[in-house]
Amino acid sequence: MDERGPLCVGIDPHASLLASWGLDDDVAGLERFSRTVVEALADTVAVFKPQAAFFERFGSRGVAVLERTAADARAAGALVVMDAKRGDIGSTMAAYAETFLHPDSPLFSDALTVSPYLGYGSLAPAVELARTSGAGLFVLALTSNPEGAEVQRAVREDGRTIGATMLGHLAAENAGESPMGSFGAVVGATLGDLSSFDLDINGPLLAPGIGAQGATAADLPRVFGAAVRNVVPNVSRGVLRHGPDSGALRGAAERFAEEIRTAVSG
Ligand SMILES: O=c1ccn([C@@H]2O[C@H](COP(=O)(O)O)[C@@H](O)[C@H]2O)c(=O)[nH]1
Repeated sequence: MDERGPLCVGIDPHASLLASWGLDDDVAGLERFSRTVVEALADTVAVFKPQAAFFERFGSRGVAVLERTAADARAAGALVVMDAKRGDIGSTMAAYAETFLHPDSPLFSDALTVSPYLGYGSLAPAVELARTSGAGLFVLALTSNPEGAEVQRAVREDGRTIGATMLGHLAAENAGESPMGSFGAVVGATLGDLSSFDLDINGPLLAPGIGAQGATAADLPRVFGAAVRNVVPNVSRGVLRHGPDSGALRGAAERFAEEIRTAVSG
């Protein structure tokens, strides 16, 4: 992030994007789409976030494309956050962790998105393996969609919201780490003023919602306050809609990166 800026470009091969790129909605189209994004941007953006759902819908051959996409992006020097949003009881969570966080796995990624809504403690196997592998997690804390509030803003008996509780768990995981720990939170850029939450978790804040969901880079300081320095803003469709031309993809990513730089430094 220091070298390249914090922009995270999502690799979300929606059927509608494949169509607008002139590609078929099949495995060959998926492969061409993903390869084009990685080749166009892997030397400039800090982070890619492949959305596993769009690969899994093609079955095992789609997952094979996902493996190659993650490996190619990492080989080109970018970080990969696998957006698979896994979460289950601890014993099953251990298998998900092996899949995405074990360095020998074909789907190894620098970080994985996980859902804590079976209880934060159920994520323990993933926390443990991430620590061993030098990888990270992004835990869904305050998601960008309006429906998320029903769960994440629910208030516990002790008066804390569920979202704030998750942020508290992450701050504890990252305590004492410098420059920051590897246990991040997903916090939507769409959420407006979040000053009632303590976002100072000493870890990265993955912020989806810029572009297609209506948030802008200029919103970041208002949403995140002083924690804006740890934000990894994600843009997926806002960049991808400019393809398939590589120059246009690069131009779109550069514009978002510049807007983010201006917003964060201003
Ligand atoms: O709270 C969340 C968590 C994850 N996402 C994911 O991020 C991208 C956003 O795509 P855009 O095209 O930029 O809207 C997508 O993969 C979501 O599944 C999120 O939007 N909000």
